[in-house]
Amino acid sequence: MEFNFVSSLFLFVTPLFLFFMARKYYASVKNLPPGPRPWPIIGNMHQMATNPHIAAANFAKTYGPLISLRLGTRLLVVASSPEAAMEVLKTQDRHLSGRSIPDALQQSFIDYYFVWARDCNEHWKSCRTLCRLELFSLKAIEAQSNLRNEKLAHMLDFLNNNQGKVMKVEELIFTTLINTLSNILFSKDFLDLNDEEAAHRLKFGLFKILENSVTPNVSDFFPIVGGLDLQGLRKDNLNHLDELSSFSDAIVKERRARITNSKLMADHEKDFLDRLLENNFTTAQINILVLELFIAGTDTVVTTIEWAMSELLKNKEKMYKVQEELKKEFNCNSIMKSDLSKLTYFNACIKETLRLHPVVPVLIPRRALEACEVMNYTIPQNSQVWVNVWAISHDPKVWEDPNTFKPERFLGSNIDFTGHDYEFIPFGGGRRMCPGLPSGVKSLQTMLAAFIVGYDWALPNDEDPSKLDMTEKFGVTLQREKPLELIFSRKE
Ligand code: HEM
Repeated sequence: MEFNFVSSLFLFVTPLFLFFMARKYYASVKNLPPGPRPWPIIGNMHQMATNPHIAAANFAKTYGPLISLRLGTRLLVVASSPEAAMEVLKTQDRHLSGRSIPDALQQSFIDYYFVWARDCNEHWKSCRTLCRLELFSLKAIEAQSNLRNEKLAHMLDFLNNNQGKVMKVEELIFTTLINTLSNILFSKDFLDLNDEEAAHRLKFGLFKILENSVTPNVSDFFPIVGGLDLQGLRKDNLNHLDELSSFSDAIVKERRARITNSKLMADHEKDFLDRLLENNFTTAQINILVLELFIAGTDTVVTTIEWAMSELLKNKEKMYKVQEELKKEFNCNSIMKSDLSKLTYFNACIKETLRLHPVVPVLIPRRALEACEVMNYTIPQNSQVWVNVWAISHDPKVWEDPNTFKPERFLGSNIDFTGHDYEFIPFGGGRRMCPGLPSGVKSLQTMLAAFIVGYDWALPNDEDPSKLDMTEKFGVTLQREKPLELIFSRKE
């Protein structure tokens, strides 16, 4: 009883003390970006609760394109215009290239190895270089094409055998992407389209790690109580990490033993795991990198395809146009062997989906490694920085009629998502830009084209597509609140 009283007092007094210390500190920093007045202790946390990307976009309307907010003792700076994004991602890229590792991921050595959660250290550099060469270069993507086609063909066979049934689109795509990736990495299928249970378990584990990492966490807002893990997020993540790592652990052990016992392999026989072992990656480093590629490379693509299909269902005339364009060029089999990047309307639909539903709505938060100036305001060291891609994409000053799905806006326009057009940055920009862009775009193109060319889609219970619920759910990725379910029937 006495302990409870003392600890409750401690938990109340400490944040209060830290809040006033932080307030004193930030008051001494001249020239912070403007923003709404923070409340004692919680700062602006209550105003950012469910949809922080929308809350921050609304504040930008009052305070301008660069705002500052207080989350407990932390300062959050949000850039919400193309100009502000350019200053963060280009002009101050070096100073603002750190990451704030969420408390839920801070466990012993594991946090050190996460690529997206770490500052640009030597391990980050070697991972990105190896991934670029072995996974995402033009040569690598070309070399993966047979494998991608094979996994896509499995998915289409599965669809053909399940015509008329209600299918969860996300599970179909997730299993196909995981198997594509697991074959590129390990030359092995991880999942079976017929085993929903296994897919569900893996997906749940991966998404739970992500979800725990972005759940508002007292330990992040008041790092001094971080060690207590009051919400149990760190512990929960450790359990998921252990379970998921055991998956690749066994494969890595087996491969090490095989390499020691057998003759040298030819270069073309090697997969990504062989390359990692050649580069002296430890088993722990491999487990984490694989996990990270699974997390980053599935959720983003699944979510974008779901949004693209939802928009095409809702917009019949756009669907008709894209079907006509694809029909002229391909049938279902030739899609796999074709260069889909020359299809202007189809690619405009993909771009428009990424604009209207930017899958990583505030990019992955950055951290100021040093104090610097953005738009003539001071960003203190260790501030967290968001680039609100969602706000830029929905700003009528930047995009005409921004809330409408209009692929036509990209026709005859040079605007692209390569990180140089700051009004359209769904893959981010600067040194932390998404390294998986070529692979992600390839998957988006092939899967979406196969669905469009091969099948008619209907909603369950004869639901009217024009009334499809398009509510978004905020997280690291901006998903559909209700997963898309469809009935596919093969086109004649
Ligand atoms: C539709 C597909 C995808 C989208 C829209 C997307 C978007 C993003 C965004 C916005 C970031 C943060 C960039 C920043 O902070 O400036 C990111 C980071 C990252 N993405 Fe992607 N991504 C996609 C697919 C992929 C794929 C297929 C992979 C790998 C298989 C991947 C791996 C990564 C990694 C490792 C990072 C962390 C980079 C770092 O922090 O240095 N992504 N992605």
